[in-house]
Amino acid sequence: MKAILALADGRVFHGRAFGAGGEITGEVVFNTSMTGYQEILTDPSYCGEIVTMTYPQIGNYGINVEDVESARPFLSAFVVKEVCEFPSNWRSKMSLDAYLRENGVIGIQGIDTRALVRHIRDKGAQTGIVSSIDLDPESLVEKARRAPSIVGRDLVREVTCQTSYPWSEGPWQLGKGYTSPDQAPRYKVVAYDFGIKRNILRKLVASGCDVTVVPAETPAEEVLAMNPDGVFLSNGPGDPAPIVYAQENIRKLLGKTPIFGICLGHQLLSLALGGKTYKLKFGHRGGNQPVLRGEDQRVEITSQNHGFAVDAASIHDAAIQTHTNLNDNTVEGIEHKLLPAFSVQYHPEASPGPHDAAYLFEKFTRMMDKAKKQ
Ligand SMILES: NC(=O)CC[C@H](N)C(=O)O
Repeated sequence: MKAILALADGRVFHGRAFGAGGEITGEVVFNTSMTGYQEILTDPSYCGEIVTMTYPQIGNYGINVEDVESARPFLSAFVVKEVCEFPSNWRSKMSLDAYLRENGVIGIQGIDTRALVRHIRDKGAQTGIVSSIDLDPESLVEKARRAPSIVGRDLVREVTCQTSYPWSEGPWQLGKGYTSPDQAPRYKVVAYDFGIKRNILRKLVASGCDVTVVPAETPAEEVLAMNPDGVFLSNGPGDPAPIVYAQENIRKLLGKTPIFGICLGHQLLSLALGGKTYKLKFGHRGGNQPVLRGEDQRVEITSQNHGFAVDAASIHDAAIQTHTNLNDNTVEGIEHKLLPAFSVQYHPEASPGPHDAAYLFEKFTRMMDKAKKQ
């Protein structure tokens, strides 16, 4: 079945539908990870986005029930050069095509993804449409132009949990699956769910945390009443600027409890400190983004997925810039000058990606130890 991907600036790509058929708009972005498509599909931060994989063949190791970052896929559509029809892996339970069909996600393959990515790099990430229903390029470009931009929209409300819940599952181990630590937890952590990835929760558990996940709009007073040793601010989709309720809650939590933020959590902490965010030309999405750690000038290879960034000059009064992206010098991490609060733009939990930055979970627990003693 034919399908078309059309961009708001008029560029059109012809391909074939896979997964579920249909029509959907979203911000067209690309991810350069060679593996980890299952984690990418289920990362709620991709809500509202049409994700293109630059690796030419996707689906080789199928879909298993374990490598998911949330309960279902959240992205708008999935764009690939070629879908592997005969996956081979001992953990695989179904093909990528069947998985997308089952979850109602529109896929398009046969796209010249190199040309698409070069176009996005030159012209910038923008709104697009994928359709297997309407095959008229002109009409699709018009629909893409009329579709809502990702800027200024609150997508967190679409992905956050409705009620709070405890989390006790730890990281996956070969032969054992997901495990729970033998030792009793030492820290009580409340994690704001702005679209949280499960591997962050697993890493917190592995670091000795007893985690309670709360909805994005939970008031700071309610969180403090739970007597946490620390508060975690999760990753999540879209533009951080309109998520004003979260910024207000973070402001109330600052100085009352140690705070650790990842990705959207980092952007929200920065905004709460009086900083500014802006949309990057085409974002960072992949598993090999080089980041410089200012403290000791070491380079970490990191997993990333973001389209917005914190303006460096805007946070210098309140915080120090701890990490910098070596590709484009953008802010990758900050730490409050006086209070126990820090955050990173990248993903130390990886999933998918390298584990160079896993030390940040220990940094959080050390911060909680210090606060407990005071
Ligand atoms: N992974 C994330 O938390 C992404 C943050 C934000 N939605 C951005 O695109 O910049």
